[in-house]
Amino acid sequence: MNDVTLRLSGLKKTYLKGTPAEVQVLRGADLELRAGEAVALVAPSGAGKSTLLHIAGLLDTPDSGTVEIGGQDATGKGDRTRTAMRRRDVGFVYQFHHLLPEFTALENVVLPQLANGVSDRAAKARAMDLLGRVGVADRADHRPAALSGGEQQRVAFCRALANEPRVLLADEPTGNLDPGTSDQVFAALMDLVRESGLSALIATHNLDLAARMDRMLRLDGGVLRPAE
Ligand SMILES: Nc1ncnc2c1ncn2[C@@H]1O[C@H](COP(=O)(O)OP(=O)(O)OP(=O)(O)O)[C@@H](O)[C@H]1O
Repeated sequence: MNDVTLRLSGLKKTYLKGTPAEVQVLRGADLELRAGEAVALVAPSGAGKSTLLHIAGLLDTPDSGTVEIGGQDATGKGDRTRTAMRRRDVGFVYQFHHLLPEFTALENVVLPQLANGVSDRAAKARAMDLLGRVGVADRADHRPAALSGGEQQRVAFCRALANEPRVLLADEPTGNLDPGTSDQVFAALMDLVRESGLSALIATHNLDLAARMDRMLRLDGGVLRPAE
């Protein structure tokens, strides 16, 4: 169906580790994300959620199975095509912000747009709009080191959404924040997701946050199942 933004089918991934010889992290993981939905990904530590997110975001390849984004199958595509798909369609947020330290908050949100061919003027306007929506417009000219942890993550969300991706993938996006800040920053992220109409797959250990999403999936034993 057209409104499936991300489809993962039968993903398998084994790492060769030396001794013991190998670890089978994904054993046939399936997922369909629809436009506009926010899905929580919960998993015990080491279950493979980072592996799943990296494969879904075309940063890594599965041993078998397929990844489709916006109806386009990435299987067997070369690096150039995968990079183009990722730049156009995927936004990433990590536990740590990964903002470029020598650039301001505004520049961090502008740069990915310039890389995608957006004009400087349009990129700045979109960046200021995004920063305003998460309440950090007044920090636009500060470098990351001058921002609080919560502000850094808000800027990281704006950067991830700068190119209007179809899919947002987040790996413990509030895992590095104290509980009060985590709650506020998560609310800002959910507002952005709702306003943008994109789909989001958000890994979290926090079951209260997970319960605020549309549904919850558990990664355990290498497959995805609905979680209560
Ligand atoms: N490049 C690699 N080479 C070998 N083993 C790896 C590699 N990457 C991950 N693993 C192993 O695969 C398993 C899953 O790792 P992954 O990072 O995906 O888990 P995770 O669910 O994100 O864990 P956490 O919640 O602790 O971050 C772990 O046993 C890990 O040690």
